[in-house]
Amino acid sequence: MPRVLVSDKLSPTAVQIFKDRGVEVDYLPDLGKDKEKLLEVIGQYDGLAIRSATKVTEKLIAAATNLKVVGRAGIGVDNVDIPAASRRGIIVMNTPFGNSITTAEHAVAMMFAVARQIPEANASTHAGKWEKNRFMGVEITGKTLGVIGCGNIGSIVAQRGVGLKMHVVAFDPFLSDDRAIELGIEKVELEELFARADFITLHTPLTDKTRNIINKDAITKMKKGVRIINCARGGLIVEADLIEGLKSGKVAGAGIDVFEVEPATESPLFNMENVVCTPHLGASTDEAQENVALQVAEQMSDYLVKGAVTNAINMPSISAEEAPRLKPFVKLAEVLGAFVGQVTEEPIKEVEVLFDGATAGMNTRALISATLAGLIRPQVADVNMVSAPIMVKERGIVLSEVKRDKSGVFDGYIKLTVKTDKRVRSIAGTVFSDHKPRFIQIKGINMDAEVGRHMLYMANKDVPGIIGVIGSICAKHGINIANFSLGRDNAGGNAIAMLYLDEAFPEEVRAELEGHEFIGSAKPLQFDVEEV
Ligand SMILES: NC(=O)c1ccc[n+]([C@@H]2O[C@H](COP(=O)([O-])OP(=O)(O)OC[C@H]3O[C@@H](n4cnc5c(N)ncnc54)[C@H](O)[C@@H]3O)[C@@H](O)[C@H]2O)c1
Ligand SMILES: O=C(O)[C@H](O)COP(=O)(O)O
Repeated sequence: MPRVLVSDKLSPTAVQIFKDRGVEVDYLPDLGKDKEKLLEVIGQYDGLAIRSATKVTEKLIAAATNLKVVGRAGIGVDNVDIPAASRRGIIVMNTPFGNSITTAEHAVAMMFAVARQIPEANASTHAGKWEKNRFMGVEITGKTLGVIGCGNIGSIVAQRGVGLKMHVVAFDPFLSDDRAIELGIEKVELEELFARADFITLHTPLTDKTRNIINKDAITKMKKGVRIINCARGGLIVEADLIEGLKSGKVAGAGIDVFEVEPATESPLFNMENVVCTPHLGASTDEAQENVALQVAEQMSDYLVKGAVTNAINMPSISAEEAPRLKPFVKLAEVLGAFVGQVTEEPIKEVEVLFDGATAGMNTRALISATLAGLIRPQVADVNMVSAPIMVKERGIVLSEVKRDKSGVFDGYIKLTVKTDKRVRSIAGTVFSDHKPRFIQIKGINMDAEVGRHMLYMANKDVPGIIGVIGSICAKHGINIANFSLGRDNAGGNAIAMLYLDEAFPEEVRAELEGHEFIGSAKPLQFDVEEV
C-alpha cells in the first residue's frame, strides 16, 4: 500500500480521502518546519503532501529514496525544487484553482483595509481612544485599480474591482484582447499601469522576470498616494524600496500578505503607519482549505493507486479514465525505447516518435515521455516518465513527433527512429487485443514478435538451416525458447530474429552464435514486462 506523509496543516478531509482510496497516511502537520526530522523520515514515503511551510529542497529530495509524488495543497510551488524533483522522476502537482477566490477576496479585503485604515482604527478604538479625526480614508468607487498578473486570481480581483465601480487596468503579457474585453477591463503596458493606478495589486508568480517588479524605479513612476497590495509572493516587491516610498509619502499605504523572508517574525514594515500585514493568509478560509485538501488527496491517490496524473507541473496529464486505456501503450512506448536504448552504443543525436492511426489520437506527450524513459534507462537506471524528457534535453538530443492517419493493417502503431553519427535505427510496435506489446517492424523488416522479459535480437543472413543452428546452440546450453520470430528484407537477403527466452541469455554463449558465418550479431535484451 502506498504511504503518504502530510507535513503541513491540511484539512482532515485529505487524511480521510487518502485512507478511503487505499493510501496509508501519516498526518504530522508540524514536521514541515523540522528540517532535520523530515530528512530522517522522508525515505519511508511514496508521497508528500504539503502547503508552503515545507521546503522541498534538493537535499530533501536526495533523501526521499521512495518518493514518487509531491502534492502542493495550494498554488505556488516555489517551495519545491522542481528541477531536482524532475531529475529524480518525482511528480510535482498542485491545485491551481482551489484557493483562487479566497485569495482574490483577501486582496480586495486588503484594499479596503488600506483605503480606510481599518486595522489601526480598530486597534485605537479597542484601546478606548476614539480617534475619530485621525482616520480619514479614500473611496474606492471611481478609482483606477492596476492589476499586475491577470491569471486565475488576478482576473477574479479585476472582476471584483469592476463590480466595485473601479476602472480596472491590467498588465499581463499573456492577457488576450478578447479576455480583457470579457472581463470589462483595459489591457495596458506596465509603465502605463504605474502612471494611472490609484491601487496596484500583484498577482503574478515569482519568476526571474517578476522578481522585484515593484522597486524604487517603479515607485518613482507611480502616482503620489498610490496604495500597493501584495497577496502573491514576497520577492515581487523590494521591501526596502517600498518602505522608502511609504516614508516619503509617495506611497499612501500597503497591504502585505507575503514577505521576502517567511515566516516574517520581524520586519521594518511592522508598525508602519498604514501598512496592513497578514501572515500569508491569502488561502486561509474554510472553503479554500477544504477545496485544496480534497483535490490534493484525490490527485495524489489517483497517481499512486491508478497512475492518473492531474495538475502536474513536470509531467503531462493522464486522466483516471484514460489511464487504463493508455497503460498498454505506455508499456509499448517504453519497450520500443528500451529496444533502441539497449542496441545503441554510440551517442544519440536525434529521436523521432511517429504515431500512426489510433495512437495519434492518444496522449502522445505521455507516450513520448515513456519512449524516452525506455530509451535512456540502459544508461541511466533511475529514470522515469518525469525525468526522461529533461535528461534527453540536457543531452542535447533533438526530439520530434509525427502524427499521421492509419497507413497500414494495424489500427495504430508507434514507430521510433533514432539517429546517431553512425546509423539510423527504427522499430515499430503495436498493442494487440491481449493488451500486450508486439514488435511489428525492425529496421524496416516486418515481423510479429511478442515482447518477453528476456530476449535475444539477432541479425543474420537469410540462409537455410539458421533456425537449426540457433536452436541447437540454445539447447546445448539449456536455454528454452518460448517464442521465435523471424523477418527478412528479401529471400536470401538480410534477416532478423527475435527470440523470447525463459531466462536471460548468457553473455558467454553470445560469441558462439556470433562466430557462425551467417550470424552478424546477437544481442541479449531485457524488457520490463510481465511474463506470459
Ligand atoms: N497569498 C496567498 O496565500 C496566495 C494564495 C494563492 C496563490 N498565491 C500566489 O498568487 C499568484 C497568482 O496565482 P494565480 O493562481 O493567479 O496564478 P496564474 O498562473 O493563474 O496567474 C499568474 C498570471 O501572471 C502572469 N504573469 C506571468 N509573468 C508576468 C509578468 N512578468 N508580468 C505580468 N504578468 C505576468 C501570467 O501570464 C498569469 O496570467 C502566485 O504567485 C501564487 O503563488 C498566493
Ligand atoms: O500558493 C498558494 O497556494 C498560497 O501561497 C497558499 O499558501 P498556504 O497553503 O501555505 O497557505
